[in-house]
Amino acid sequence: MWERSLVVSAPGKAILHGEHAVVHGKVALAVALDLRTFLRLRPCGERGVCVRLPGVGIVRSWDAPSLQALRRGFAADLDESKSPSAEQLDALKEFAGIAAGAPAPESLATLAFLYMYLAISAKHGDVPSVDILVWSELPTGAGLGSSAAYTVCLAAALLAVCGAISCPLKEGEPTARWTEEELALINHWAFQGERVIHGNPSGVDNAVSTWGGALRYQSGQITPLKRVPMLKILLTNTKVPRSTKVLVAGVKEKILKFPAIMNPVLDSIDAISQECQSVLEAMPANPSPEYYPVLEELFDINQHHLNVMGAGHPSLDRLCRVTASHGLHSKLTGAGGGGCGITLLRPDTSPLAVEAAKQDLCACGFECWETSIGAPGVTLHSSSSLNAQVLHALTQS
Ligand SMILES: Nc1ncnc2c1ncn2[C@@H]1O[C@H](COP(=O)(O)OP(=O)(O)O)[C@@H](O)[C@H]1O
Ligand SMILES: C[C@@](O)(CCOP(=O)(O)O)CC(=O)O
Ligand SMILES: [Mg+2]
Repeated sequence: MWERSLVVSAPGKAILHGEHAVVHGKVALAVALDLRTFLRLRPCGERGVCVRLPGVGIVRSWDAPSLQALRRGFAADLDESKSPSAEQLDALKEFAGIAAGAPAPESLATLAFLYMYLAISAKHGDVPSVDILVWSELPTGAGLGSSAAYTVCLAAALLAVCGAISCPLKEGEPTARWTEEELALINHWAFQGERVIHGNPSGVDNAVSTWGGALRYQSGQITPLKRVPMLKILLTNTKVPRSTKVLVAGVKEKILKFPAIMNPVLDSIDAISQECQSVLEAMPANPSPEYYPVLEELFDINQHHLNVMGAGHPSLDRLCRVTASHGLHSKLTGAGGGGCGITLLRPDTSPLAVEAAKQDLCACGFECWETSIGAPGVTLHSSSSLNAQVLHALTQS
């Protein structure tokens, strides 16, 4: 029986450049945000598993015998190098009482949990009876990688309790991180969970949520940026709901329909990511304003490309217009179609200008927050390291 409680967290992300194109093998640049998802796991009185996901309004529990019966059928055709099969997902839907067809976004969270729970226990050994609560500072379905932060937390917690990775927290330490090898295993299983939620994810979101910092990602190859300058950004949530899965499928359809038109756009986005990487790596830690005109122009060009690809939305056009009226440059981040935009703040942008832009954005019904980039990746916490808000959220249910 598992006798301890553990708390893990993983950050959300912003994609500076390369969203959508990265699904088709192009380069993306992603940074970890200081907005995190937290998962608390503790021993369960009953034999089985209980999952509480207040962010998506879900509380589910399953007893041990029915999970074991499901796992027997599941383990036989488990191929973790591939996407979960349609048959597996249908079996999980039936088990969880989710209607056939495209699941509602919140049901995807249940399916991802069940898939990861069964696959990890089939591959790495029994997951004991546990109660899991997930709480997040991130908005869900808004382009900040909440799905990846969720699957990274699940992967880390499930792998830790079945003994596939260590529990590296030492007595008296506030936080701990895992070894490179363990992080690679967490990332692998988080990607499988993302596959349940997204259909065809590139893997950039789970990679940056696992390793944190700022990285370049291309076709599974993860390269930390040589230097992460102190970029200040403004995140704005248009609050227009959208689904990454639907948007990624729409972009793919467009590429298949107009390959000669869309492939050059993908190549151009790839070149934008590479140009941005060289500027960022040439910038000193506390950059002077001279580096910013290029970064701003790259934002503007990429925002046009993302519109061409079908990832735009009138709310995002409005966001860009409002910030432009204050001399600031923005683009969508993540899958688009609503969700969040990211605005670059220059070192010489006056706090008054930022405040005025924020007020105008809020007047549109949007929500904004200034944030820094390069947060640490998946982390194990002692309860003394958690701030009051997180502690309150994790001890409510
Ligand atoms: N804290 C959470 N608890 C449960 N499920 C979550 C949580 N965060 C994200 N998810 C899952 O991820 C989905 C949103 O993922 P997605 O459409 O990729 O948007 P994004 O990753 O940009 O937030 C949610 O509908 C839900 O299924
Ligand atoms: C559009 C995409 O590039 C990023 C999606 O990010 P998000 O789920 O919107 O946070 C898809 C992917 O890389 O898998
Ligand atoms: Mg996502």
